[in-house]
Amino acid sequence: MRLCIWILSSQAAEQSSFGLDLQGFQSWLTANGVKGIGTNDSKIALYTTESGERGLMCTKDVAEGEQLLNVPLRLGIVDQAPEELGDDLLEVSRLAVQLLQERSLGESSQRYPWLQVLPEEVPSLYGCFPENLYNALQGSVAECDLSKARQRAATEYAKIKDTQTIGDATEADFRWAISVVHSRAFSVPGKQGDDDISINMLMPLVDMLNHRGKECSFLLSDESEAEDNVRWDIVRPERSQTGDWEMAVSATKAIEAGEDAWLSYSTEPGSQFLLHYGFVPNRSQFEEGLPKDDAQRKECISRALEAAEEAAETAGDCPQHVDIQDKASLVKFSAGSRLDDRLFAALTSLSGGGSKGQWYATEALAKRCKELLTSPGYSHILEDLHILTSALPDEDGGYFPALKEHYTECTLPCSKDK
Ligand SMILES: C[S@@+](CC[C@H](N)C(=O)[O-])C[C@H]1O[C@@H](n2cnc3c(N)ncnc32)[C@H](O)[C@@H]1O
Repeated sequence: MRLCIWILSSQAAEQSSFGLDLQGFQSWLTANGVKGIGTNDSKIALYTTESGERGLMCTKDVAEGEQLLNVPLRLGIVDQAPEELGDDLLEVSRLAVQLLQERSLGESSQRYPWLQVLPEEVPSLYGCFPENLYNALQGSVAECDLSKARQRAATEYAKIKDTQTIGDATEADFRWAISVVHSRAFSVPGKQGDDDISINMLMPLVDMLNHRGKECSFLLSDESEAEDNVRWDIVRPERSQTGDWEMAVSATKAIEAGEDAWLSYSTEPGSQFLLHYGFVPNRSQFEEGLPKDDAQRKECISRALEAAEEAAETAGDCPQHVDIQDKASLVKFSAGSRLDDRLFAALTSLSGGGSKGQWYATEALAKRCKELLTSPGYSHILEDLHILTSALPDEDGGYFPALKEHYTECTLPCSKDK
């Protein structure tokens, strides 16, 4: 069940705590000059479901180009502390530190109602995930990314733990703040002198937009229809609705009442989405790449694999570079909710990949992939495989020993249903 905060009557609110924190958050927003939400003529509203999912949906029809929300930047946490915190820290850690500093103010923080609705446990691979999923990811690209991210955070925490910057916040608090930053921050391009820089910021309300986008494989350059319907821009005071520097959210296409507002977060590979956002996006645009007919679809994939095997056989066990122009179009996969990125790592390498379009196939690997794809238990992969483009192997064999030794299917949280 979805509950739209703007229609929640105070009587209903008294009867249930469902949505109460969001109601407090919304009152804080309107009291602090945010435009576009919380009034009768607003076209967008916060919603929450019983399971705790939140997002923004349009409550009235919206025309393309229409501005929906105007949020003054002063309400957010904008990374302004490079001098104070030093160049030594990564940008993401600097913002995390500023979030912890704000949180340590407790109820006296001006941003308290917003901090109250930040997730206590961030549902991302880096944040917190069910233990069995971590186990299932052993040896995968995502696991490797996760362990690098954890190491990086530990190194960053070591730099600040004995300073006064984060008071008595623990390493777990720091990791929470990092995962909030990764899943909710915005990066705004700017200039410092002649240098291009980016300014990271956490922004209330805009951080409630869920993702839908135009995913791009990098490996195969299919054009596809963008599925997001809003964008954000930074607006100067002289042109803004709030009279301040603001973040304005506007519709990039007409949106009907009842539809979610969707923002495209990025075109990062699925493993990065999983790491930072806790889900893997739909990549439905790739469906058109494969024939709908099951038999033809399998035929296509097996032709691609045969081509890969051929290349591997000629190469023996050494990586071989082959022009893949004529073969790349054969390897395309449809969207779904299941993923095995070890398998995908192998496929990516078989089909070429990276900007140079090379084969890195070995015979053993080609055979293994074929076995996996054609065994009955894995037929769903033909329908459900996601494209993970960062999955190229390291030169020394990378993830492949794990792939050859064992193979574990895992089901990942998928993007919200259409
Ligand atoms: C910027 S927040 C968006 C607001 C968030 N839904 C909330 O309740 O606070 C990003 C998080 O929302 C969730 N999310 C966003 N888009 C999603 C999608 N398309 N499918 C599944 N989860 C999504 C993920 O948990 C992600 O880490």
